[in-house]
Amino acid sequence: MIEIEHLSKRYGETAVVDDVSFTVDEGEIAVVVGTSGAGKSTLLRMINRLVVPDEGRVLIDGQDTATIPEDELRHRIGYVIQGYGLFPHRTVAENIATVPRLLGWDRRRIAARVEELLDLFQLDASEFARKFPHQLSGGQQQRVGVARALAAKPALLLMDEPFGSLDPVIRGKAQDDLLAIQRRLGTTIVLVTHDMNEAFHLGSRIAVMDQARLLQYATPADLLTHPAEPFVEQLVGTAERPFRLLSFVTVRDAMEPGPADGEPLLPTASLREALAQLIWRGRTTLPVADASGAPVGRISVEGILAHGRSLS
Ligand SMILES: Nc1ncnc2c1ncn2[C@@H]1O[C@H](COP(=O)(O)OP(=O)(O)OP(=O)(O)O)[C@@H](O)[C@H]1O
Repeated sequence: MIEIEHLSKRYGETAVVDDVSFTVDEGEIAVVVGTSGAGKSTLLRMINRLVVPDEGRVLIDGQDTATIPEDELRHRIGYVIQGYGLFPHRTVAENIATVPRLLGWDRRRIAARVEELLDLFQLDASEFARKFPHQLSGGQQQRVGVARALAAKPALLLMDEPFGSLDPVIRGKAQDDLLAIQRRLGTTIVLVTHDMNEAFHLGSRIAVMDQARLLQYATPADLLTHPAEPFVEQLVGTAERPFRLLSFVTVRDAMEPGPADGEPLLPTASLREALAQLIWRGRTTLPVADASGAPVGRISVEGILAHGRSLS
């Protein structure tokens, strides 16, 4: 668990981070969003003490980071930045091995870990291990950057705009891959982005910052239904709000009894997905069937609209 307590940082007269507190539970992804200059990166860098806070403290599993030696802190906290910061003159394998080497792992253990990570990130070791960063695509470099940060199994992974330089299609794929890997490894992540879609896609909780202050820290659904301030509401995006809300509700919650024609949907599909299918197939109802194909009811445009009204 990561506890951020009353963190503040000033540069001259300006408060860049002003009394920010929040907690990230083990295995959660906390996403920090906000406008440019809000203090997001500074907040992130105070977590691993690349920036030393003026006030406040950060606890990792109950231990104050100020009491942890700097090199140990670097091993316990992975850090990924936009542009990935790969060492250009080192191979992919050497890049990934950076922290395990510093920790003095033996060769065999390092080689096994590098191979395991390349496999996890779907990079064929025989093809990629010996390549240099400039021989990789942006998406591949991004994966190597994350693999390197995860090499020594850190308790926490900090990510600052990790997908910032990827084009939208690759970006979506990279986000899905990160989610899959995070679920598998159970890594706790704090990720900074200015992209609200990314925040809603990845965040178990979202921290909204503006002008050095934390305005709200809440689950995506809570942020949509109970924005604490007009700024949060604006940032969440009034136009997209209904669709985002629908993506948090499953078909099971808005199903009705009875049959319908067509290709069935799963009860676990989101209402957003169901609405898209209904529109795409030009139908007002579609059947719902469980994973074995047994019919369990139907979903209708009317039903989704009624459910949408009850949410807003
Ligand atoms: N070392 C520094 N010295 C002086 N001012 C700084 C320093 N680092 C950051 N700042 C200022 O602090 C403010 C917050 O910067 P920060 O990078 O944390 O914001 P951000 O929310 O991450 O912005 P962006 O999304 O544009 O990266 C900015 O106004 C920036 O100019």
